[in-house]
Amino acid sequence: MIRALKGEPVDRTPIWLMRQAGRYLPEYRKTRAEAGSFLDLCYNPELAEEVSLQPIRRYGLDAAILFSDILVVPDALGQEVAFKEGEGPVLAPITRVEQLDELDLGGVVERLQPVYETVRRLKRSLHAETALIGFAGAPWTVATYMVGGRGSPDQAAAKLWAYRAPEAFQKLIDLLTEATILHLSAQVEAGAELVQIFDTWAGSLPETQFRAYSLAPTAKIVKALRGKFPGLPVIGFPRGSGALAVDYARDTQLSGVSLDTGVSPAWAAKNLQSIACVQGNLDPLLLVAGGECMRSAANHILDTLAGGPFIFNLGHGIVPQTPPEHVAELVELVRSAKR
Ligand SMILES: Cc1c2[nH]c(c1CCC(=O)O)Cc1[nH]c(c(CCC(=O)O)c1C)Cc1[nH]c(c(CCC(=O)O)c1C)Cc1[nH]c(c(C)c1CCC(=O)O)C2
Repeated sequence: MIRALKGEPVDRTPIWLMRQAGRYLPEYRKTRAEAGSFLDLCYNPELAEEVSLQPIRRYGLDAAILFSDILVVPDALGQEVAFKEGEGPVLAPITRVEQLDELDLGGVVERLQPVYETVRRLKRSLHAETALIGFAGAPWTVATYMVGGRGSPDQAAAKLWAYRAPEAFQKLIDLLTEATILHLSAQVEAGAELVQIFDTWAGSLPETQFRAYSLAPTAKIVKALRGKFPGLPVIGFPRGSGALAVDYARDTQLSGVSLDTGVSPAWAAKNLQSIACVQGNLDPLLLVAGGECMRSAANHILDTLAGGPFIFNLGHGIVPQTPPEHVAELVELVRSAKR
């Protein structure tokens, strides 16, 4: 996987899956029940290590991703964050610029020590050939939850703040950019070999705001990380950004770009693969359906992209209703594909 990200030749296509640890696995549901709340699981290094390793044991994937969440950053900044059963994340919303003064950037790394301990444990228990991925949410995506107080289909609260008071909103983005640099640096120091920046809601921004709130902060994060860790592989996931992914890949200097389900593999081969390694982009619902429709879509992606720098993945995270056997079949298909 690291070789693919550096554009070096590989003897087979590497594969891992976004949200590969999670509710579709019975062993995850068991550990999760033991842990108590979702955040208790994120802050329990022993159990978080266990759930990170579960999909590796089952499928022998090429990378393990740290088990945590993008919303541990607002939690560590001092915002109230809870995960409610059946509702997803609920945060005490930030709606006024004065509230930003209450957030404690200096305490982030200290409060997230359990997360870095999980990384250290994983580094010790993984075989050398399994890459260890650290991650964070991109400032824009994290801001949508901090301002909206919960997930929303249109990210309206954050967008309206950005349109009505761009200077105040920029302060939040800048604060999150700094917090993300601190959080990712601590993960690399603890043993993460590469990091992924999830910008799940990048696609809701018009071009001007995409450049300001998604592209520019990501470029800053990559630059700061490479200053401390030269050559560090970094993957970005500008979900829904369409053709803007080309400028995003080039201007951020990312090693890899994760493609969402809607991106044409042929378009990515032509327009992105010469700039960065691409990762993706099987529809997670094809993994639910399984069978011939899954196989033919996976083969189409492999035929189109596996000739260049490429990591097989989904176009978004695995969903809870995914049959674990379908994941095994997909991994086997990618493993046995000719390069
Ligand atoms: C937007 C976002 C979040 N979290 C994340 C994103 C960006 C990627 C994406 O778009 O999927 C990223 C994330 N969340 C989780 C991971 C762990 C590692 C992995 O990929 O296996 C990662 C990388 C665990 C999780 N994060 C969450 C779960 C389920 C919680 C549970 O066990 O009850 C897991 C396994 C909860 C979560 N966390 C978040 C939401 C909206 C929810 C609720 C919806 C849902 O439940 O899927 C925020």
